[in-house]
Amino acid sequence: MNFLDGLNDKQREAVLATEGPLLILAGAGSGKTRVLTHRIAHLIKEKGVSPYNILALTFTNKAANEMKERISNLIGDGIDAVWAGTFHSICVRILRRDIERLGYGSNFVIFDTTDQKTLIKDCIKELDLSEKLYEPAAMMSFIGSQKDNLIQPDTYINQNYRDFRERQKGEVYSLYQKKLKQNNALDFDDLIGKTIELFRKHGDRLEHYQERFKYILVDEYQDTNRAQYELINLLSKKYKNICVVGDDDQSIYKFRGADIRNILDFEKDYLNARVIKLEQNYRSTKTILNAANQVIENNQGRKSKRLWTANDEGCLIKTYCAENEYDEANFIVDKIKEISKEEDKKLSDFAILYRTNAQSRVIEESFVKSNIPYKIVGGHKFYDRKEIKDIIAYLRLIQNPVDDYAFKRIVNVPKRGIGKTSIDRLEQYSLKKGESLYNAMLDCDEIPGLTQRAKDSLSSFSSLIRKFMAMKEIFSVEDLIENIIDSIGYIEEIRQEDSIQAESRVENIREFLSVAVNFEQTSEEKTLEAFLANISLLSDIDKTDDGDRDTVTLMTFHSAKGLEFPVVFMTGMEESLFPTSRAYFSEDDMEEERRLCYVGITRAEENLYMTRATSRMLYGKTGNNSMSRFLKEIPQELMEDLSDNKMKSTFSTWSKASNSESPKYFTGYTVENTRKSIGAVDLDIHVGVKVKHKDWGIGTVVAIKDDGNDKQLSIAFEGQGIKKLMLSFAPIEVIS
Ligand SMILES: Nc1ncnc2c1ncn2[C@@H]1O[C@H](COP(=O)(O)OP(=O)(O)OP(=O)(O)O)[C@@H](O)[C@H]1O
Ligand SMILES: [Mg+2]
Repeated sequence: MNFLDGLNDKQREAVLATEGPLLILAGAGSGKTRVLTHRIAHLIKEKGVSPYNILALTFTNKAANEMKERISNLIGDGIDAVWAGTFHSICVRILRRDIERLGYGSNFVIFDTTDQKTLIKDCIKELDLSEKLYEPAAMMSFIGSQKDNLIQPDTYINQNYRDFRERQKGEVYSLYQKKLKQNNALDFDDLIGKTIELFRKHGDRLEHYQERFKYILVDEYQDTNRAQYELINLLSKKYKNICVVGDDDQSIYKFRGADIRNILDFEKDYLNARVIKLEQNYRSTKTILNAANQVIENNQGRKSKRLWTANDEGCLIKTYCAENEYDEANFIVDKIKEISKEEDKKLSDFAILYRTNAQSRVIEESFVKSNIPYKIVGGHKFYDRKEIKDIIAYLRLIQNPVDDYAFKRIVNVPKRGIGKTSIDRLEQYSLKKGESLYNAMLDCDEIPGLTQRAKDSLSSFSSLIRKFMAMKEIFSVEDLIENIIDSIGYIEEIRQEDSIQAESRVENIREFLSVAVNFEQTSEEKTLEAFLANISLLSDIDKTDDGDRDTVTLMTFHSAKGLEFPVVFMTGMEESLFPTSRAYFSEDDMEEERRLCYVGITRAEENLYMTRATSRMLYGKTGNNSMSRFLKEIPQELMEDLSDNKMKSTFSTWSKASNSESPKYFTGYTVENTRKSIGAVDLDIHVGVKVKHKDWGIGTVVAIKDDGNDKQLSIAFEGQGIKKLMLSFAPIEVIS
């Protein structure tokens, strides 16, 4: 097989330019990743390079595996010796062999963010500083960004000697590093930093790897930070056979230290570097590509390039303005059903993208209700998230104190000094007495072997739970949850853990409050029991293992980098959501949002949908956002607004239905026994039937869609517009 087949002239040139530094700077979908894989195949098969001499750096482990798979498809076996992986995974491999040179044991552990936080707190305490002034989360990101830029503690202290506060921050950093070493531990950023240190201090190790990695390839180069840049620079210094591919328009990790200069300055850093631009896009239709080009042109300070494609014009980009987030989710589900039926598409052909993780919850709910399997890339399913499970465990224990599983999950969450030994003793006692853990806790004074401290902690935990039990009787579910979160200090605990993930975890908790608010609004029975039943229904179905099943993919715009799908839904296209309001104060941040939007648009091959909602509840609050500026940057003639069409077509069905069935407009009625059943499939529903909904009042069924399992009703409520409800969930009564 010839590895130059299936490549255009420019791509071929890039594959053949194996010696010397090479930058492939090209827009989305132009075959950068494809060039990398063909290049590796060409090196091995045509140039006789040993796989052992090749290093391929990618952005995620998944991308690395995919790359290996693609090369295997090209050349068969024998690529196992190629080192392909993320910067972090490659550095771990190097350090396991040689870190002893830096005074660490080769069995070093990698500290996660929780461990890091504990360590930082210790340092702050030891230095007699206040956690209020030197907030642990802030200290953690401070240390992280020093490491991204390869600034050592001593250097930082010396540079800031006159500034008391900055000097103290430097001292925390310095002590933190000492303590890590005492624990034979590295944090994530150290993996790269220590590898560089090893190479700088021990020339022979550097030479060894320079000699080994004669050919280095880096994908998604635009998102490397200074430390990663330095590492590549060191390794490639001898042979200079370095090929980096990237797109400055897709740099989206500035908030993690990615430095776009690395790509813009490549030609300065590597003299005689060849630059190849790929300009043909193979992924998307003309319409989609045109939209992407138009959006990104609003950014200043980019290397100007314009992608073209020989692909078809394709269909227009569809926009849909939903009434709220549920309507948005239903629209997506409807479209997926419709398209997969009509166009013979697999579920894996669809991707749904959103700006923040919390947006996935409502969409997940719609998928669960419609029985459409889905998977979430780079995140947990909403109800599988630790913080959500914790709060649910509280609710379960309050509802049902004999739930030992829930008890064990939260007895020490947030940490309240009830250690494993105490829990073991409690458990032994409860077994002996044949009681639940909760009941055993109530007479903890009797339990042998418990320290006074443990007893105190247990009894304050039990009064906390008793307080919640009392609240349950008078509070709404929403208020109860809010109270629990406040009383246990859960959000503060999370905030102290780390900076990047903490915010999204807090957002998830707020989003869980939205679940409760929605429950209050839509459910007949408003008890905690009903609430728990409701969510266990959702989370149970959630748990089924996806395996290799054909599923729709849900993910954030960030996680979608490098991927492609025939049909893409970009959701939440609203001001303050996308672009996020956090970007309003800085032109740079706004440009990064725009690049993220460009990444989103260019994931789509054939069909692109952009949805938004006029009213959206997120984090427990309802807001009305206007249309995202990015939508306005796309020329009108490339788009088709389905919200209008939908209203038009539904209204025409409605008037037809009104004529043929001549439903009488409602003037007055008695409620008695009119409610035949809630959410029952035996409800006698047909177009024209009048129904009553407790919040929306009287409405007429104007359309029914049957998907085999359930029926989706479109109901026109007087003064409320048309709402879509699933028959099995709709809290409605038939009144005519
Ligand atoms: N010469 C070609 N002939 C046919 N298909 C091609 C060619 N080059 C690339 N493709 C296809 O186009 C799509 C995009 O390629 P690839 O993923 O390599 O682009 P990319 O530049 O890495 O995109 P991104 O910037 O999104 O990472 C892939 O499906 C790839 O197989
Ligand atoms: Mg790529």
